[in-house]
Amino acid sequence: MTASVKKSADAEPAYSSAANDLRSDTFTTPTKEMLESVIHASIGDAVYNEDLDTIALETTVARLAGKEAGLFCVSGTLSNQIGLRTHLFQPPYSILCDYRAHVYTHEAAGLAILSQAMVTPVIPSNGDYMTLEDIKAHYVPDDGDIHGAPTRVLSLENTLHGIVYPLEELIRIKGWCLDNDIKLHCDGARIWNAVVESGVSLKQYGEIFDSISICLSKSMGAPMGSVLVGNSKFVKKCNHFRKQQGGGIRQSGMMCRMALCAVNGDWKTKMKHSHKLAHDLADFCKKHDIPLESPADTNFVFLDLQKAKMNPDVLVKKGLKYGTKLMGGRVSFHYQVTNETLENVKLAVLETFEYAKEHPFDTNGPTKIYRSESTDFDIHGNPISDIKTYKY
Ligand SMILES: Cc1ncc(COP(=O)(O)O)c(C=O)c1O
Ligand SMILES: C[C@@H](O)[C@H](N)C(=O)O
Repeated sequence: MTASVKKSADAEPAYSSAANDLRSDTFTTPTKEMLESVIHASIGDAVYNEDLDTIALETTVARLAGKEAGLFCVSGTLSNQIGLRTHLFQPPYSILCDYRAHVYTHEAAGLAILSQAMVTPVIPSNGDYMTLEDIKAHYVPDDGDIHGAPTRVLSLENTLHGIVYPLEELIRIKGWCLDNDIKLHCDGARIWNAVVESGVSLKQYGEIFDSISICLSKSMGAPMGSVLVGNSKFVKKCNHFRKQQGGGIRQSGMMCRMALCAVNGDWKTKMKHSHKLAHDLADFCKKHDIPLESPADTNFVFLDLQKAKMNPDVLVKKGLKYGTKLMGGRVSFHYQVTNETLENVKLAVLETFEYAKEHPFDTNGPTKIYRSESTDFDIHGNPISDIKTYKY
């Protein structure tokens, strides 16, 4: 099936904005309001806790989460790593998480290296999110058995692969953690999405989790950063580990001022827009029997490439053919994505699905969730000549 690319007359050329970028919500670009706010940013040294906009962001986000304190981190990775490290005391110890968790799969073995922690990755029995039963079946009890590394922290992600963690399950897990003296951390890279889709407030999540890494650089659209929230004693120690790991930056007010534009802005509308687009694509896939890997609760649509025998490289090329940027089976929506891009990515996905019927692709080894190098050849080494290739 081929169709003409739908582009508005004033469409910006590809690669000049995030309007056509579905690779990740990390590609959101700062708004004019954010950039103009920088000129008014405070310029204190944040290492000495003297930067007013940094303090404003930390206290604002902590208050929203109902926590005593917050710490600005330049990335979600740093925020997760120092948060988890701070919950850990005397090795040997372990952290239990979902086998897809970013802290396990995409933070460069930070838990092993920076925290000397063993990780227990768990495949949820329901295929979507870990239940308390999954956790009980895999955690390492602190029962004196010298063979084990007791579970000290449970690290959950909300959303995980775009899936909203059911509140009642979180409450069950929290009760068990309290009974077993296990800390509960949330990788909240997309917690704002979870809040909007579930109706659960950030404060309610704050009552459940001992710490939350709250990202500002994904669907919120700030250029960088996260705020790690928890009680004052915890955040004070996090600050120590942040300095140790080189995260004690100086005039962070400029970044925090831009992030405050997002936090004080209408972020709920932003999230709803991206969820609407994702739900629309998910419905389209359902209509065309294109399998999905997980429910499209929020801003992500995870195509089940293996089940559909779809080649991620072909998908990337088809995406580019229709003026959209993809990098694999995860189609990531955010508030800057346009309806035109949605219609174009539908064409790309459907054409890839049809192409797979004639050219089935079997993933040889683990599918990279986030990254697929677009290639010029299919698995038989034949050139994929009918699709123009860009390198980006
Ligand atoms: C679920 C999740 N957690 C944490 C991170 C890390 O955030 P950052 O890229 O700012 O280090 C990401 C990636 O952006 C993510 O997708
Ligand atoms: C690639 C990964 O680290 C990033 N957090 C994303 O979701 O795109």
